[in-house]
Amino acid sequence: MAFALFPFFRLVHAGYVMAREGVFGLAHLPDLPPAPRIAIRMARLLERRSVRDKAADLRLSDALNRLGPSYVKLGQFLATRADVVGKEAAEELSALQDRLPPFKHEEAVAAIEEQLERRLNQAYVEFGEAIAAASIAQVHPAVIETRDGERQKVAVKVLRPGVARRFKQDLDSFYMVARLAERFLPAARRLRPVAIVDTLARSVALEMDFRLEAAALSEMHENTRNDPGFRVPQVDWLRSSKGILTMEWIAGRKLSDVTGLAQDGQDLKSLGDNVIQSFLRHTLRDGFFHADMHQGNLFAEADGTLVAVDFGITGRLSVLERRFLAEILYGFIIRNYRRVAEVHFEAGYVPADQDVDVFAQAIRAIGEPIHGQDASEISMARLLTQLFEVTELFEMRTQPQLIMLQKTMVVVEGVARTLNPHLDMWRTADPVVREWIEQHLGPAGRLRDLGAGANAIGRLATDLPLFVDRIGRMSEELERMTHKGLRFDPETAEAIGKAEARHTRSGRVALWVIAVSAAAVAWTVVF
Ligand SMILES: Nc1ncnc2c1ncn2[C@@H]1O[C@H](COP(=O)(O)OP(=O)(O)OP(=O)(O)O)[C@@H](O)[C@H]1O
Repeated sequence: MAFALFPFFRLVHAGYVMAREGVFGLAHLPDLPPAPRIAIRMARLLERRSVRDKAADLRLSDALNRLGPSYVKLGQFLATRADVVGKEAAEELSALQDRLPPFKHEEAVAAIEEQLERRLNQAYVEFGEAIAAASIAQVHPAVIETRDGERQKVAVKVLRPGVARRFKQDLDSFYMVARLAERFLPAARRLRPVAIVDTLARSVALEMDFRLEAAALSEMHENTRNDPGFRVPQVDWLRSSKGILTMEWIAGRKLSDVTGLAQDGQDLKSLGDNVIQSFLRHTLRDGFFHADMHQGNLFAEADGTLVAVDFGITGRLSVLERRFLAEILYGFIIRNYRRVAEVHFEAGYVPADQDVDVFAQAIRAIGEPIHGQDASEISMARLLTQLFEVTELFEMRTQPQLIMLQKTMVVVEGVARTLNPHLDMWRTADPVVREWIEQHLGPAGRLRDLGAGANAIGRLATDLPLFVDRIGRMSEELERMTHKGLRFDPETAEAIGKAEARHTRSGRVALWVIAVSAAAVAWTVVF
């Protein structure tokens, strides 16, 4: 019995800590029914005096850090779910600083010896104090001796001892709240709280297994081995396990230190371009991207090479998802808001009983203001954010990978703009767009793309000969349109619109191909 009540006691404790840190003071009381309103007023009596002057995000962040790793992860996870916690809370949670005190050096050594099954000095010739500590792990500098007898500096990421057990216990409490909410709060049922906790449980389980992070590093290394100016640290598989990750030490400067970068003589503008272009290549070309690309996880080496660390969270986009996004952005460019609305229905993301015209009207409200702006002022991250806010109103089923992309886009664009406040997304994206066009529409890419297209659009399979016939012309069309860089302006809209109309007459497949291809171009330009 006492055991069964354990999650309940943990929740009471969590409520107490939140009350002390002033989290309940952030609730907007007039929106709440009487019972919770009274409960919150009572909880606020426990508030520490010193928290009254604290900013909202700091109160939340301090409370979650005090409650430990599981709550920090829950906070970070809910930051990506504005549909659940509301836009403001999601923004506050996005600013959550993951700062936990480091655990003891001896504990790190014990974990390494147990997991690598050898003495510390057999694995590393030197092993230093932790240089960074976060909710799940901390990182130590160390030195290894390679097979050739050379000394090489490495970074050793050690999982926080007991974090898996602690997380499991806290999950029991989260499940308890989710089940109660699903049972007694009809409004919460639609958000499927139990499924949310399931997703959190899965994603943290993956993040706590460093073999997966090592595999992500290795996959990214393979994908980017020929890319200019971008790399990831090499994994030392012999000194890695589920809770230990040993990798090459990165000696560069973090992108968070903009003053330092300028003093180093770095070209901040080209560094900003590099951030955007690298992210676009990973997303568009590989469909595999770093989903936690904040400035603390990016380093610039002396020659301007960008190095990304911390691959605990990554995102994947299928060919179809990439094309879905492409079509949407294409629709925005040519101001065909009805088409933007339709693709949501065609993809099955929005329930069929929603009204496509009203949906198109809501999308127009996002698109029209953009057409009046200068290209350098348009934030694609913001466009996507607004779009997803609208789609929520039309009960679009949550697409976790797309939301992850949009959230990462916000961060990536923010990092690039910190380095170069005058960043022009369009110009920056242009070379990556070209590369993508060549790969998908050039001679080498045609056959492969045809295969992917055939799988993806089975409904059009019978029209494939037509598809083959048209694709060459489309390639030229796109090349012409993007020759001077695709622009988000009336001229471009008109040019693509005309091309679309011409090909509509020539058949549906041609239209589809132009739409998707141009949209893909547009999408890449934008990102
Ligand atoms: N290969 C490396 N070389 C040098 N420093 C590194 C390396 N890997 C990680 N670090 C340092 O350790 C810090 C924490 O690493 P990492 O981000 O992987 O851990 P984390 O526990 O996932 O932290 P968080 O999620 O808060 O970013 C990094 O911000 C960086 O300062």
